[in-house]
Formats: sequence, C-alpha cells, structure tokens
Amino acid sequence: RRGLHWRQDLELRNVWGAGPRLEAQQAIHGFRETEKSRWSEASRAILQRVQAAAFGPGQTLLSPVHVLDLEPRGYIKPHVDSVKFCGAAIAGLSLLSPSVMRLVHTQEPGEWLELLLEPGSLYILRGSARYDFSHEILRDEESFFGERRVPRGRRISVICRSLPEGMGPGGPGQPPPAC
Ligand SMILES: O=C(O)CCC(=O)C(=O)O
Ligand SMILES: [Fe+2]
Repeated sequence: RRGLHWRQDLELRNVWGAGPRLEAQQAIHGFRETEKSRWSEASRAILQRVQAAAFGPGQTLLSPVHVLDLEPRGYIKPHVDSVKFCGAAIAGLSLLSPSVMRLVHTQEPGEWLELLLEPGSLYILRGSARYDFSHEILRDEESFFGERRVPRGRRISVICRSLPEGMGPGGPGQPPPAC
C-alpha cells in the first residue's frame, strides 16, 4: 500500500548534522498512525476549511490525510518534513490533549518559538516556518509553555499537507528534483 513515505524520509540533516545514519533515526516515539481518505460529510467540511485557510489557490491537498495518535509519553523529535513528500504547507489539527510545539531555526538555533496547541486548534506551517525551522512536539517532562506546565495526555493530530511541487493531483508523477 502506498503511504507514509515521509516517515522514512523526514529530513533530519539540519537538525542533527549531516550523515546518512542520523537520517535513519526515528523522529516520532510512542505513536501509531494511519492515512485516511474516507471521511464523514462533517469531517470533510472541516478538512475543506483547513485547506482553504492553509493552502494557496494553486495548492492541492495531499490525499489521503495523515492521522497521528501519540500516547501520553509519546513525542516528536525536531525535523523538517521532506520536500519529496510534502509541499509548501503543513496544517495540523490537534485533538484531545494540549501539547507544545517548538520551532527552531535550522541555521540559527537561538531563533525559536513555541506554540501551545490546544485541543481543537489549527497550526499552519508555511514559508519560512515550513522550510527554515524544524518542528517538534515536546515530551511530557519538557512540556512547558513559558512557565506554564502543559501535562501531556493522548494526542491525536490530523495533518493536511499540500502536494509536493511538481506532482499533479492525479498522484505521484515524476518526483521533484532533490534539493
Ligand atoms: O502531530 C503533529 O501535529 C505533527 C506531526 C509531524 O510533524 C509529522 O508527522 O511530520
Ligand atoms: Fe513534521
């Protein structure tokens, strides 16, 4: 079955330094995930709102949609989503537990910011946030938003990505040139 390519191909080079072995490291811990293409009418309406808010006019949603279920102890290490499998925008709906997402500039580690992802909230990574910053979800022990402790429970995210550049809505054609 086609799918979940980005899991094997998260671009970790700017985060942990260059090296093929580092790229093989897993970015996500304590999770299960799926790709879902059949949604209820109510969910489809929400996904359409997400798409309208996050994507530009020429951007098509990568289908199916990625659903990630992180257990309370689960977390996501810093990474930049692969340009091979994800286009210019990533939009994530967070459900159940609140969590903290940290963005760190890949060239200037002193440049960072944190987002409090409340259940029901939507974040959008595009432009510089998509390409120049890594993103991560903090593990429970480190889950603070400023001074505020944000205890982690089970968190489900529904992640919409735009198609990689050079891929038509009919599915993967020629892969885009490597950057
Ligand atoms: O769970 C999220 O909101 C982000 C997941 C993520 O970064 C990824 O799957 O690449
Ligand atoms: Fe990601």
